[in-house]
Amino acid sequence: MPVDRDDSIITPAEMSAIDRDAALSGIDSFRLMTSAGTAVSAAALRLYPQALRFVVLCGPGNNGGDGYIAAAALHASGAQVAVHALGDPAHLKGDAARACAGWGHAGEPLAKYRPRPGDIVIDALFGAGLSRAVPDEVAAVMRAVGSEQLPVIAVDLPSGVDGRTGQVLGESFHASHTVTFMARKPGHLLLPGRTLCGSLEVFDIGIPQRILAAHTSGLSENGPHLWAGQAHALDPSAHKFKRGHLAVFSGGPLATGAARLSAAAGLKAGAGLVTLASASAALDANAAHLTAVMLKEIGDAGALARWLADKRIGAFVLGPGFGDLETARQYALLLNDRALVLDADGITAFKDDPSLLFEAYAQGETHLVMTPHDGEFARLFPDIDADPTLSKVDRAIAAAKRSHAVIVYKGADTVIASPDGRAAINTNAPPWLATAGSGDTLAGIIGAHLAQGMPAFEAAAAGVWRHGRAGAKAGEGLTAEDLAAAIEPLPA
Ligand SMILES: NC(=O)C1=CN([C@@H]2O[C@H](COP(=O)(O)OP(=O)(O)OC[C@H]3O[C@@H](n4cnc5c(N)ncnc54)[C@H](OP(=O)(O)O)[C@@H]3O)[C@@H](O)[C@H]2O)[C@@H](O)CC1
Ligand SMILES: [K+]
Repeated sequence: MPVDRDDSIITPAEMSAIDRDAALSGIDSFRLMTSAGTAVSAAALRLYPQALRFVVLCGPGNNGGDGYIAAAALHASGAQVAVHALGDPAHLKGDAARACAGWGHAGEPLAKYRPRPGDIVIDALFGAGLSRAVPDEVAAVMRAVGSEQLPVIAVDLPSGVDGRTGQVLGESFHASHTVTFMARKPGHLLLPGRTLCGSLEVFDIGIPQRILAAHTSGLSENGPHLWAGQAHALDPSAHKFKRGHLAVFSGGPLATGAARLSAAAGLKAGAGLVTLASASAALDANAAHLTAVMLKEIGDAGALARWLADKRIGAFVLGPGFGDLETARQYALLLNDRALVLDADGITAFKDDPSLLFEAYAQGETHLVMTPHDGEFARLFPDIDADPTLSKVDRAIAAAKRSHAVIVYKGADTVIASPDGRAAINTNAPPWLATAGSGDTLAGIIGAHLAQGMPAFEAAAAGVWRHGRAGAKAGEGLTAEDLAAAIEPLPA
């Protein structure tokens, strides 16, 4: 049966362990394959009742096995079916060999497939077992199907997409629909995999929840289930001091807008008080634009140290439009026992000596959130960035562990990772969210959550999610000002 969109995400390696446990507990693996292949045939008939012909492309492993089951089910329903196999089907093993025998018709070699209008392609070439770039003959078929613009239903994953990373190994199908089993894999949500899946269906083939739960790590899709329980501090009826005091550092006189965007977002996101900390040269520019946000003159590290005696300031945002890297470094180090969102120039300030920052924030519970985009990430974590074997999730977790910070690794597939190994992939950001000032807004929302006492991982994940929602609500063509105005209350 189709399952509700569950939030947990299972890596292909975890899925193999789940398979093994399912077999050990006496579950018949061929029944699982039958269930998987039948679900694919049902999706094909549901989505393309007018198909002239279903063409099932079967690979050399169990993904191909699912394909043979689907072919047999489609044939039994009276549909026109053709099967093309990669490699010699006589070499199939185990359940896949049994599924192929059940299909019972001679197949054609893959290379003989000539796409024709009216074909619906069922891609059962590779799934979880893809281990290297697809062979040339497969890439050629992918290109031929793409140039005919034929609909493709992918079994488990579009062949060519790495289920762990979402990266394309060589070439891939661009599916219109993907049927996966039990749970989504990282490759369904990370880019470019996400865009290559088309619509995604998660089908329950009957592996018990207890076996799944025993092998799921701390990776899930970002959503309220991760942090709604921590949002009780955000009660709007609470006194303004109880709703937290957020401070945002302004840039110089010609670069004050970014910090004001952060401050405005922090206020809208629920901070009771927001203060903009500004050097004297930028005070006038800021004063001319502020109403609800307060203004405080902070010109150097000495002034900041004196201000820090006020323990009611619950969190700080440093980086948006800040400009002065030397001062950013001093401020970040002074703030090391406070909750801090470090963004933009605040991150770049430590590019020559990241360990200085990481060591300063190593003590106690995680209280630093960093929000790098690709370029900033590479500046702070060049070796992690350069490791081609790591997925975006792996990179974010490795960076979080090293830096003792929650990492918000931004992009259209933002990943939030905690030093304790938890991670979430965000999926609610509309494409138009990538606009000037968008990151400043995000930093302000996360800062508001920290100021209200949310733990760093939850504060960051909730911030990314509310930011995405605000983008969707503000709509295409939004400006960063619209974005702050569109921030909705946290879900209860
Ligand atoms: N519980 C579940 O989830 C269930 C999962 N099920 C299904 O099983 C699928 C996983 O099956 P799987 O492990 O057999 O892997 P699969 O993707 O068929 O590929 C492996 C084969 O491809 C080969 N190969 C790899 N890369 C290659 C390349 N670039 N070029 C050429 N060859 C390449 C590889 O060869 P090798 O690397 O060993 O040389 C091997 O022969 C999963 O996606 C789902 O559809 C269901 O049946 C129901 C239960
Ligand atoms: K596939």
